[in-house]
Amino acid sequence: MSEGFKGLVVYNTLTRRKEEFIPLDPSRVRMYICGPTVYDYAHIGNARPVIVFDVLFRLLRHLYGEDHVTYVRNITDVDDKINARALRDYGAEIEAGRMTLNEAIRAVTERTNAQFQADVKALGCLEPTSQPRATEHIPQMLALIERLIDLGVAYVADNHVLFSPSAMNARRGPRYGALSRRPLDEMLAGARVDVASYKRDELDFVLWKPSKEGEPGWPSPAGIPVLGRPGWHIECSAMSMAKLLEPFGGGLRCDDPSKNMFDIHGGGIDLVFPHHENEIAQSCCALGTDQMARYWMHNGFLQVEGRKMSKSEGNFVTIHELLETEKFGGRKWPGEVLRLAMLMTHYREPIDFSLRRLEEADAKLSSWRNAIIEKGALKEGIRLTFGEMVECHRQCRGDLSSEVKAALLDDLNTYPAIAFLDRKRKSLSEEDAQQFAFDIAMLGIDIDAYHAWDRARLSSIAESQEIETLIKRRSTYIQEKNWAEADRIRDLLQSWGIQLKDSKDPVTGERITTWEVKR
Ligand SMILES: Nc1ncnc2c1ncn2[C@@H]1O[C@H](COP(=O)(O)OP(=O)(O)OP(=O)(O)O)[C@@H](O)[C@H]1O
Ligand SMILES: [Zn+2]
Repeated sequence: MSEGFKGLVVYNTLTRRKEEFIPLDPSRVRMYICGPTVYDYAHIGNARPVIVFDVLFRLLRHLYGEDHVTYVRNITDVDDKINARALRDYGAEIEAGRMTLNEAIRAVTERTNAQFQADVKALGCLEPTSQPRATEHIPQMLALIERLIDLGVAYVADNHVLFSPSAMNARRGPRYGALSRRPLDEMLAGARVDVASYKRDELDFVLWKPSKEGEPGWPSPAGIPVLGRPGWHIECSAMSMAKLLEPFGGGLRCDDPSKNMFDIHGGGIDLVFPHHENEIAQSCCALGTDQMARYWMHNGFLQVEGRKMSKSEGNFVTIHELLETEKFGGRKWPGEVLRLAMLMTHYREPIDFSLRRLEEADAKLSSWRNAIIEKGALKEGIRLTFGEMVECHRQCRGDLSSEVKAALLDDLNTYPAIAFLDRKRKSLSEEDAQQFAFDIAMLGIDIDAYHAWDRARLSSIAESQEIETLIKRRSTYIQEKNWAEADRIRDLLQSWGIQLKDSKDPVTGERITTWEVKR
């Protein structure tokens, strides 16, 4: 057995198989996840990869040690969508000469990034080891582009630099299309959307393009006489190189190609083609490797009524709206509930995002919290908080329970881990409580935070309409003889400490439901 193998098995999109995870260097496990393009609020679909790979980050830190895992998630802060947003939001200021376009772009990216960081923190995500920005890695992009031109796999046309997949395939080494395994005609159909006259071949993609007057621009490579800016794909090749290949090849040192790759590269399944395919093409050619990363992991879509949640479909709800407004389901949702709702399905499966799912997650968390409050561990007669229990277990060098560990090691199979925790809480004892807390913490769920949120909510809920709305929904279910749903709402309210009492109106014989706060 290899020194680095800790029992973790992951599904690799590259091979379409589950494989043992063996890091190239067990003292430095390296993971790169494509991060957000910061021009607008992130929606809850965008949160899925952030949460999924945060669980993986936590698990890797547990297996290899906190200081031995490097997790890079980039911030794309050069993009046409950002420019368009800056013009939309600050057009008047720019027109009046009070702001330059570049200042407006900076304002959009700063504001959006700050919101994104706050959102994902509320969802319980740890900060990655590093969050490089595209605008701070232009020299690395230029170095990669120059090298690709020298190698003959990229060319200059009409002040653009384009990468040529067919030139790549004419060389020895990896072939274009190996990750997505798409037939050529399908790739062409995708590429045809933006066929430009300067392309030699329809599949060629942009590495660098000229900037218009006033747009952000940097001195171009290959003697192109105008300012320009990078294409999206080259940004990730440059940032992963800068952050993960040091000290071997951060400066494009190709003397030992086997060192110019890293362990895990991930993102949503929609990134496989063209984004990840193009990243591989650029990085492998420039660095002289067969692989850019050993394991490619992709999460499935979060969907609404069978369709991918996306900005272009207009079927999205933002993380911010879920946390801070009553837009979805007439109430606010704590980050812990959103997170658990996401992890109740295996990361590669699609999720249908629904009110029902959030309520189910809320009821689960509430029952775990109640078990911890009632049966939690004691120290000198005083109940420990959730955080204290997790810390005690950690300090005693406690591991995960064998059930949760086995589930997570099997390609991050969170669903059976959650089912196990559900069974466990029913018979929780004081002795098990620290283990139980530690297992929950590995999913990135903070029961103390959830509890504080829930207490605050309970004190305001008594004045709100929400309970009445739920009681009305329950009455409708009772009329429809949908007992399962009616009971679910009763149990949900009970989990909040609200007791329902049914009686009959003595005159009309109609059912009357009243409620009181028990906890
Ligand atoms: N509905 C979804 N379910 C799961 N992951 C998603 C979903 N939508 C986007 N992602 C992922 O979120 C990350 C950020 O994606 P990206 O920056 O392309 O979002 P976007 O283009 O703003 O979103 P949209 O698809 O709504 O236009 C990527 O890893 C992408 O795969
Ligand atoms: Zn990327």
